[in-house]
Amino acid sequence: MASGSYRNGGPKLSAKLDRQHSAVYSTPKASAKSRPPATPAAASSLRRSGSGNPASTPASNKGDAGVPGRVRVAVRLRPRNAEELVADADFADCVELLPELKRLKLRKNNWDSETYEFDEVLTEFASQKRVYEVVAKPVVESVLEGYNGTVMAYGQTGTGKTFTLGRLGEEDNAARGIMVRAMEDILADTSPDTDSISVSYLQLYMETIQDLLVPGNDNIAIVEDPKTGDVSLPGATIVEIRDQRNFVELLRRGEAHRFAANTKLNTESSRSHAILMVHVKRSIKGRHDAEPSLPRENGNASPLLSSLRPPIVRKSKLVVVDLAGSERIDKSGSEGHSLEEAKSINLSLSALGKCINSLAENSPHVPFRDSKLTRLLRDSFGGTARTSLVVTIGPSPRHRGETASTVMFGQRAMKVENMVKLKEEFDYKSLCRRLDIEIDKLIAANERQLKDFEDEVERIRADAQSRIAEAEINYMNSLENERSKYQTDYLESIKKLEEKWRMNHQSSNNDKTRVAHEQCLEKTCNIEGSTASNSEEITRVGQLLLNEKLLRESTEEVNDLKSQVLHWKNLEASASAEIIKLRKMLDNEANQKQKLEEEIRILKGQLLQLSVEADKTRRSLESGGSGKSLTGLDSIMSQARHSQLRDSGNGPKASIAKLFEQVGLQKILSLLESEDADVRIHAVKVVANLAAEEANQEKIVEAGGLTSLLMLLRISEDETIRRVAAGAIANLAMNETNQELIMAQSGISLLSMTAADAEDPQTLRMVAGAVANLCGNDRLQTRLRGEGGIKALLGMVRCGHPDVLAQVARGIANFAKCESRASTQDQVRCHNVG
Ligand SMILES: Nc1ncnc2c1ncn2[C@@H]1O[C@H](COP(=O)(O)OP(=O)(O)OP(=O)(O)O)[C@@H](O)[C@H]1O
Repeated sequence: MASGSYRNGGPKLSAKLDRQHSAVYSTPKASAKSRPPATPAAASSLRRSGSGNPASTPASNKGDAGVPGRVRVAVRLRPRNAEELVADADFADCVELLPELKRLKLRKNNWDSETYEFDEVLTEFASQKRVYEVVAKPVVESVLEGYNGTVMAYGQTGTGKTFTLGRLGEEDNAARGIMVRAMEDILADTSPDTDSISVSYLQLYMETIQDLLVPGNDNIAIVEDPKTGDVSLPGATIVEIRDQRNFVELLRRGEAHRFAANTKLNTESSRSHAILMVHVKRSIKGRHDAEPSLPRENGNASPLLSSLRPPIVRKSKLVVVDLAGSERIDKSGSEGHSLEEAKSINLSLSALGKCINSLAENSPHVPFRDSKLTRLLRDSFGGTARTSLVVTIGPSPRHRGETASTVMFGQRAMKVENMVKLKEEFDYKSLCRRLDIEIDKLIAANERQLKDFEDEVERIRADAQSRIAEAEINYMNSLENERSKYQTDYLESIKKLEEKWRMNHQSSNNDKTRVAHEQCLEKTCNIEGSTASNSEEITRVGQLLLNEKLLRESTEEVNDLKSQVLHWKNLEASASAEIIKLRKMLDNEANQKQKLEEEIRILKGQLLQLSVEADKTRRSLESGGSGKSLTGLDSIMSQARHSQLRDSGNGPKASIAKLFEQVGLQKILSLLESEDADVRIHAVKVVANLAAEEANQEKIVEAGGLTSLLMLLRISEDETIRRVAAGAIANLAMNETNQELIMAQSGISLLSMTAADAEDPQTLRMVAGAVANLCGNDRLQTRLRGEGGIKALLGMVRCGHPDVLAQVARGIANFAKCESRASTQDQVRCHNVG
């Protein structure tokens, strides 16, 4: 290649790199595009709840593909060492650096060189501070935001990898390497109250992983999660870091256990790859507080439901890898055990090189499994981490070949694209703690309520008893008063009658004497014989009169008494009615008490169940599994999340069907309008899952699900929601009746609008799938053309993603079929008419 030519394509490449650079170090942000609101109220509520970062919700992240982030590569030149100053005194360096152009010229000879472009070019004068800021700081910042990150040094032995990464700088603060500076930044940005920082420090020596913190632990296994591909080392010691001093002490301890040797090329050559893993766990504060509402049951926010929402934690990992140096065995003069070491180092580095090559060339197979080093670095190259690589080179023309090979390694690594992803998860442990407290509180509140209720029942019972006793006493007193009054009246009446009788008797006697006297005077002799019989007659008549009168008075008194008795009977009846009423009240109270006791019993059962489930979840989490179902509405969310996570099989379908049965379609659809962005996302995912089953489609449309999904396309600002809604619409659009309904509800313009705003190819795939289904309906052809459906479908070709192109092709094929059918029919019609 001619002098001055660029291997990577010169200025054109530079522009590309700039774009990639910004992509690598920009945090994914929610799209802030505004859409025309359907109704002012709905729009305002959605905007409010959608103001958080939707890309950072745990479920959405698990479902999302991540953000592209190219591996960033810097080259660092070591100054000449004492030996080189002497041996190479008459020769120029094999490289020339052009830091302002970010280029490196590799001299072939005095008249020919090749130029390479890197993300950063660090000269022999670059300070450790600058190297940290350029190479590692962006990765550290990204780790603090929740992304995994890797900083790695690669280069020929003795070129300054350990110098760059591992210097402790105790004697000279300015000499601190990347490991020390990274931890300083991490500790400064985190709080021990809410966050936790812990480290593992390991070395990979001759294909064996050894713990540098506990050297006896020398055969640590690599465990790969078959689902997520996450790599972990469960056997490694993890030490919580509280302060910088404590960390530096750990590094020193680890460094002392690292295999090193005095080789021809480096007096302190590292013979193992050192791997420092910094685990950062941060609580996402205020996320739930900021959310406007929680699921409501019967219009009331349940405190239990709100306490069931687990807090969110971001877990990220910074991996700093100080590779052992590659060496040419003929130059290093290794032999015996050193030779074996060197071979093992070269073997693992060559495995790493093969993986980088495969990734750079987009090969379908990347041989990660060829060595432990590549298995460990799987997430760093082609995975989800932000990766920054510093390639270290020496200036000596004697090592030009090794320098060229290092430079080429860096160049290829620059072509590797990672998909950086946020790792958020629910903190079930702290949820369990919170639930325990909540359960205790509820139990105490229930006990208090029960006691208050029992006291109230007791008070009502005592009150009723005293009122009954009072009524009985009043009744008895009244009865007694009436009885004595009646007796007095009766005695007085008898007295009066006796008096009358005496008076009558007396006047009768007087009359009798007077008559006898007159008769004596008028008829002296004859009258004497009849006197006795007259007197008897008068007495008898008087007696009869008296009896009659007594009888009449007695009858009156009896009637009087009867009416009094009736009055008292009435009184007694109303007192009995009062008593019955009070008894009823008592019975009601007792029933209510029984019901409340029953409710409390059920509540206690539920609480117990929750506590058991929470324990189960915690245990399954601790053992590496995923949490199982919770109760109520969170169960929908939880199950929806699980269904996102599971690969295939009947599990998700069964759980969604169960959900459908338990919760009811209306309830699920109503959640599409929830103010809570999380709930909306999970609800639309559940609806999409249901819509995938043909058996559910009619029910969903009948219940207004299609209208709700179209509404989400219209008003939602969250692309995940729009993507899932478009997917659900695509499923519903498989049926002819639904296709016409979609068209009738302006579905085609909403789908076109969604396609125009989409950034994620998967969204375009869903929209294209829906439009493709509509294209298969003969009756919709004219409208599809007229309302811009075909234009939108063709517009999606710009994305270039094969999945999208496949859907577009299907749609066009459907459309063409319909068109050709229509034209055949036209011809037949013309023919018939002709
Ligand atoms: N940028 C630099 N400025 C000054 N001295 C440096 C620089 N880089 C490396 N050195 C010195 O070069 C020597 C070799 O460095 P170092 O041990 O870091 O190399 P290495 O790449 O880690 O080697 P190996 O792969 O054999 O472990 C050390 O004495 C170190 O102090």
